[in-house]
Amino acid sequence: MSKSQFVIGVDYGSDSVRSVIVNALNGEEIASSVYEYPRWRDGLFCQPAVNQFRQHPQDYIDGLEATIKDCIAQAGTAAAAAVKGISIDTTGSTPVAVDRSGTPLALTPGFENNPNAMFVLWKDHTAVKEAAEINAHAALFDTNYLQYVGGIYSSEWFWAKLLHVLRIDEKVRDAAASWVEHCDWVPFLLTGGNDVTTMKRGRCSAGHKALWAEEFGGLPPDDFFSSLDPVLKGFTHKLFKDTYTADVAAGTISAEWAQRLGLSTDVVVGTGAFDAHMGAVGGQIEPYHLSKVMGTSTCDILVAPAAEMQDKLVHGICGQVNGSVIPGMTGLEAGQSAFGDTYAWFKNIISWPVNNLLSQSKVIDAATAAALKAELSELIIPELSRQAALLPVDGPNELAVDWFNGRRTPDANQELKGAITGLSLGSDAPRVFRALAEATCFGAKSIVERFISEGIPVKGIIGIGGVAKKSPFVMQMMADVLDMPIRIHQFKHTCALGAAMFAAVVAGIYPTIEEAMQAMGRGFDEQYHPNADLKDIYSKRYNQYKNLGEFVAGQVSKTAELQNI
Ligand SMILES: Nc1ncnc2c1ncn2[C@@H]1O[C@H](COP(=O)(O)OP(=O)(O)O)[C@@H](O)[C@H]1O
Ligand SMILES: O=C(CO)[C@@H](O)[C@@H](O)COP(=O)(O)O
Repeated sequence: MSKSQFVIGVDYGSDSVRSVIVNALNGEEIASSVYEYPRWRDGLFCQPAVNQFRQHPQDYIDGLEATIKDCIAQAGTAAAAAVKGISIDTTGSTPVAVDRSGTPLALTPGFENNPNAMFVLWKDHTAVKEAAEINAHAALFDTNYLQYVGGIYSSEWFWAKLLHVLRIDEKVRDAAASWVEHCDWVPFLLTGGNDVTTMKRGRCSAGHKALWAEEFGGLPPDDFFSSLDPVLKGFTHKLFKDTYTADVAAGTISAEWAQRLGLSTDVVVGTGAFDAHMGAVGGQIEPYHLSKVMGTSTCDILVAPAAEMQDKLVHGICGQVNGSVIPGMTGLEAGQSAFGDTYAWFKNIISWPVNNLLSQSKVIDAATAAALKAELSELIIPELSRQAALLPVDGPNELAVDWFNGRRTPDANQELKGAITGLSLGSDAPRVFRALAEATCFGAKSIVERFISEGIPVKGIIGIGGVAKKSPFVMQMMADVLDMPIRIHQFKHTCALGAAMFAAVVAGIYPTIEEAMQAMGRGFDEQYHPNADLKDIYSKRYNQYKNLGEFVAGQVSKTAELQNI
């Protein structure tokens, strides 16, 4: 055991955090543990009706401690002694206002229950107005500060969220010494940081969401922001100039955290990055292959050698950043704001009587009702999938667009809405579910098409994330719609594995992330091949989807115009 070299990867998802202990020599999983955020699960600090989704920092701290301790309990204390590095990935853009010590305001007196002092989760769309203002404002400048983020700024991103919160909450505005991404805060916490000016900011979050670019020499000038709203005056100075790729150490673990977790004080902590970017590494991404993390949402990552990108700018995606995934390569990000969430929405709709009326039943007792509810919750999507797979693909089918949480890519527009058409009295749950699944696959196709039309070939698809693992139905449909094979990565917690690979690099076990990927990559266990017989049918239905999308987008903008009159 003394020769063993273990690393820890921590992956913060939307609903839960998972940690893995991995053997750095071959990527074998030694232990894993998942923790659901309790405050989030109870819906605290969120208002779905107005797209407000906030997460309390204490959920993140408790989850970090619980999952790592649980992993160590499974692996044993000798394994704990062999841990050399920890790296972290998180969702994003998920920023928070912090004080001078880098502490999220929600952890300071007076702000404990203030949602504006908490992390603004990636899917929070309260800043739609601010994003629109940033877009209009950017058009006034000679330098196109949006050129590396696909030309359109999104309400899911850093500056829109920061501006929104500063405008609506004077107390947070006065107390905020800086704003920090979740993926930068956790390494800072673990390394015992207490001065926000010393926090190492990740290249990935800064480049994809905060408008940082090597070409600009950092963030856009302060004047760009202060001329948009004086509330932003001086803010760039409160943020950062330099950024670090995830193969660079953030520091070593603090004595306090080493003791709290039962680890050695020599453990090196890596600079953080987003889940999909580290997930792409865990899933053994190759140049021009699209790694799709398919879960609540999708986040799609493609890497291209920086030298081959030259002056190519891909319009309508979520950014292209040198080193955001692999140093020396340009990382290109796209995605869908709702993927599995679309299925979850439909499940909730059809579960309404179960969720709301069973408790009033005079036929079954409360415990049985709760057990039945839990049982059905597990069965609904798999059974809908089974029945939907039996339906004919062609014919007068229901047709949907997938913008239930707005559209992330191509061409971010969070005001768009989902739609289901072609309904008849024969439209039952499996038929509608099929249309929704198909719409999510069409949304994926429109992303692939955008890359290709902008001169970036897509040579292969790698599937990771919950839906990729759980749904052969959706994955087969995706292969058919894209008319491309999809390889599903073997490792269950692929993003955490990617983080563990970065941990192996910062701990000095491998000199580069490519070498860590080579040694620790666990390969693929499933492959879905497109069915040639369905190619023409899906191509026809995809055109219908695009037409329907245009119609829906037209209706949404007409409604907005009418509301503004
Ligand atoms: N059998 C299934 N088929 C298709 N989708 C599923 C299935 N089971 C769960 N999902 C979807 O998976 C999503 C969660 O994905 P997961 O990767 O586990 O989480 P996260 O996105 O938070 O990391 C949910 O939106 C849910 O609707
Ligand atoms: O958008 C990004 C990264 O840019 C993701 O963090 C976001 O899609 C979160 O996805 P998950 O909910 O973890 O599947």
